[in-house]
Amino acid sequence: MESDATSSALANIRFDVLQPSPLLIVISGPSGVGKDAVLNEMKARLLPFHFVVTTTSRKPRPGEVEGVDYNFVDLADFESMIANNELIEYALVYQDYKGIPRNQVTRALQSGKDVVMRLDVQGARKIRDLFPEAVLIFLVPADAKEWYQRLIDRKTETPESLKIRIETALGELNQLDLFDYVVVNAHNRLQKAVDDIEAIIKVEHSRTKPRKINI
Ligand SMILES: Nc1ncnc2c1ncn2[C@@H]1O[C@H](COP(=O)(O)OP(=O)(O)OP(=O)(O)O)[C@@H](O)[C@H]1O
Ligand SMILES: Nc1nc2c(ncn2[C@@H]2O[C@H](COP(=O)(O)O)[C@@H](O)[C@H]2O)c(=O)[nH]1
Repeated sequence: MESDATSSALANIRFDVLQPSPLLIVISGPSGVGKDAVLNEMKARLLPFHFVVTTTSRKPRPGEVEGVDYNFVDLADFESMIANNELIEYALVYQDYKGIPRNQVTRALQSGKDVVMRLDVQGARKIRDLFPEAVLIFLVPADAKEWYQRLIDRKTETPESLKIRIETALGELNQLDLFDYVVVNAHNRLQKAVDDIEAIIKVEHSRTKPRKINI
């Protein structure tokens, strides 16, 4: 039987510290490392996140689906989104514009959902500047040859665009310090990479000092 003092103490204990704050999670890494493959697997696992659909001025590749892979718009529409401050971050990536729609991120965070976005390294840096509390994850291949082969096998690049992506990757790999975590996406070990990302997110939700995103 509880005493009055115990009941009143119990009534005053607040466990709402366990209410998680939604996270802003960036998956970045060199072109071809597997960011989209990782995201697709996270979606297939029905993880309860909001996966940002980036807006781009790039033309769809065969098989890419509007509203799933990207929101495809023409250059004039993209420029008007920039002018109207509708994008949290945007950049010219391999000669096409890509950007993160502000309203998507705001709505998802307000509803309490973690937000996951994939960005190149310049985009990850911008997000770090804007939201120091974002969780930045850098995806790397297990070795360089395997990564190069993935880009070739994907058959999306011309020799010129392949060269640009490789040169860009060399610069990106020097910026590891920007990131909170590194995850290896080894050949045919996609599940392991996604397990690691899930584990990171779980740990982030167990912080005694939760990251708070002010948007
Ligand atoms: N762990 C893995 N094992 C084998 N193949 C993989 C693995 N991860 C990704 N791939 C394949 O490698 C290719 C590149 O992956 P993906 O398109 O996801 O890279 P990305 O980082 O999103 O590239 P980009 O930045 O150019 O959009 C794809 O054909 C994908 O299916
Ligand atoms: N800075 C940003 N980079 C983005 C964004 N959305 C995607 N990306 C990155 O672009 C490259 C190329 O993508 P591809 O589909 O044309 O191969 C890749 O590294 C993406 O991560 C964004 O909104 N901002």
